[in-house]
Amino acid sequence: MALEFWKPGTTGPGSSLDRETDGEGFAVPSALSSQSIQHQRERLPIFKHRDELLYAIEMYGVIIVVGQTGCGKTTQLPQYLMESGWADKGNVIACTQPRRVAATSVAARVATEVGSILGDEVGYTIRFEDVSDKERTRILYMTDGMLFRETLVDPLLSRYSIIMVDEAHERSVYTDLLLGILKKIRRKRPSLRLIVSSATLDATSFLDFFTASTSPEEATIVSLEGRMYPVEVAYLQEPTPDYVRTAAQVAWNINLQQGSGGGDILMFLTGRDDIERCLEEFSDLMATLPRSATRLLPLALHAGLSTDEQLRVFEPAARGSRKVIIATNIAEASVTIEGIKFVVDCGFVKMRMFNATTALASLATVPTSVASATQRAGRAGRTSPGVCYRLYPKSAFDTLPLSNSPEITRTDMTTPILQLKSLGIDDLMKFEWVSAPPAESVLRALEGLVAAGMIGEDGRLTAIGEQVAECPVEVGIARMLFSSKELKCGEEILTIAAMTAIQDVFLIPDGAPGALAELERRKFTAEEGDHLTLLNVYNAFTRYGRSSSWCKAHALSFRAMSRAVSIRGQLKKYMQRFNLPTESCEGDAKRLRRCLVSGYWRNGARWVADGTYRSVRGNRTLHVHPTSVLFTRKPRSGWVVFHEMEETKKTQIRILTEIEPDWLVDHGHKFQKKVERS
Ligand SMILES: Nc1ncnc2c1ncn2[C@@H]1O[C@H](COP(=O)(O)OP(=O)(O)OP(=O)(O)O)[C@@H](O)[C@H]1O
Repeated sequence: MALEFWKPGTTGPGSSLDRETDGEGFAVPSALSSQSIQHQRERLPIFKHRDELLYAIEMYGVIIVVGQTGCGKTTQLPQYLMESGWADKGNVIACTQPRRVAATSVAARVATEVGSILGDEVGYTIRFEDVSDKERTRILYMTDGMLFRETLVDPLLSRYSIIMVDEAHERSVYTDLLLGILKKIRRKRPSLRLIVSSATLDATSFLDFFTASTSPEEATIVSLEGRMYPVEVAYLQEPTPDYVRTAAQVAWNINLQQGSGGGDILMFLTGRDDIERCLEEFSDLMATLPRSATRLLPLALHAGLSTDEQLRVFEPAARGSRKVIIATNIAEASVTIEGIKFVVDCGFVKMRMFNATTALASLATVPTSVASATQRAGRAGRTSPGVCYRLYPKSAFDTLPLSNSPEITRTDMTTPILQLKSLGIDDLMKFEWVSAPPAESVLRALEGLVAAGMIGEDGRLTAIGEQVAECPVEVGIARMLFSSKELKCGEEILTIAAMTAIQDVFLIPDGAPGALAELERRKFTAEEGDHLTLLNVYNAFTRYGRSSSWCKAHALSFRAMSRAVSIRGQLKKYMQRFNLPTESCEGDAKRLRRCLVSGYWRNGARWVADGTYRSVRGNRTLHVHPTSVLFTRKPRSGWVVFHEMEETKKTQIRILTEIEPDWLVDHGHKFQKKVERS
């Protein structure tokens, strides 16, 4: 188990640790938590830039703020702005984040600093969850997607005086779209101020974007000096063939070496599969933990968890135990988890990819970028000095790209383009993209939207397209909701839409890995596939009084099920607003499955004799995910539609339902004809 790390700047691999960041650290006494909040705030590196920042905001329309991770951008800037009057007279200060967990956790921290109840003066809004007050909230943290969606209702975003687009280096598709829209809004409403911020940002390219075709006085860069605490970086001497096992070993060794003192561990892996495997590694190791050693408390953190579950990782570990948080990159930026001293970074990330030729979206595991690695390391060193263990050699770090490619260049543009059209941006060529999406993916999106009847042959949105753009779900799912009117299955489709929006419905109970969950799953199994199985789960949950003990007995997550109930309630309001009936199909599974095809028309696949499938588009080899009820069984018709696809070592499809091939052909024909005519 002896893993060899070395630190750059030392005489060579294997030498003792150096302190590459020594000296540049910001000296803060270790008893930070006992100091008053005001005192803590004044000790943050950003504090000495307060006046400079406020001056720049008065003078310029757009300021680009770059400062080390943890220096105080996300938590402090909105407070400085509020203190200097930018939230007076009913104005709101918005701060966007690419990820839910950042928006919710930072809002909670800032509410504490301001002395407000969360949801009062300081609040947050994420999809399907609004913890803010229309009248009282002055600082609003939100996901970038939520603010973009708000432009559909209020195109000038008139309630905001300042919008801070944080973690802009991540270049999420909605960050990019927002920047384009905000530039446009500023032409019509110059009083709106913008802040674009990050620790790892190519500031000049953003400056160029905001000053192009405006004036040089439009934007400026403010660089913040100083970092919170030093973070040492260590690399593996040799690459590891299995980063999950190595990550578990590194955390295990840290725990043994550190004894009862010295901080928690945050580990970055790529996704749920890795996280589950790592949890298994820990449960194997636990048997060997010496009696005198500190207990290890492994906690998962990924996007499939509910907000409450995500926020659990922020609770302090009990005395005599050490948290090891096993996270995906959702914990990579903006997040402060108090007590984290060690970061273990596997060096990979799961990235959404879109193949415009086949119009198939998937997730692929790829090496991270320098920006990501820096952000990950920056999760230590926030409340004390820290160490980051990178599970790859320094030579591999030197070959990493500086930043991730913008999501807009590798994502399915169907939903974003529908939303842009709904904003009246009909000429996509004229839109000021920070990075333009590839022509091919724009074309595919337009074709898809025409085929789905959301864009007319004149290139404009149809009445349905207008309504779908407002629905907080993907175009395909929204289309199912609309098709359910004709197919008379609104009640069931609504449930399926809610159940596919959550993950982790089936739990793997402690001590019964997999087997019990599998048996329980079988009780709900519908032979038509996973969508109807999820429907059975939901219906049983409501029939048995939505109780947590019932969920426990059936290896289901009560939190996930409760979230599905809440999401269903919100989607139902959209259905009512659009006059869509929510009548039941009365057990007619055929109608229901036809309705599923209307949404998944691009995700068809055919069974082949070796047990795999071939995608209808692109003829790719697809493997069924082991959690599917169709994992061990050939569909009678030989055809399925699927909800999503993931690229690991092989391409896996999740949430499948058996269909008749001619239902797909129906859509195919419609698709062909429309494209020919358009
Ligand atoms: N929940 C918290 N508990 C304790 N300290 C916190 C908490 N949140 C923030 N802090 C302190 O405030 C500092 C500033 O955090 P903030 O998120 O504002 O930094 P940032 O500059 O936005 O960092 P990043 O670029 O990593 O997002 C942290 O380094 C930490 O010392």
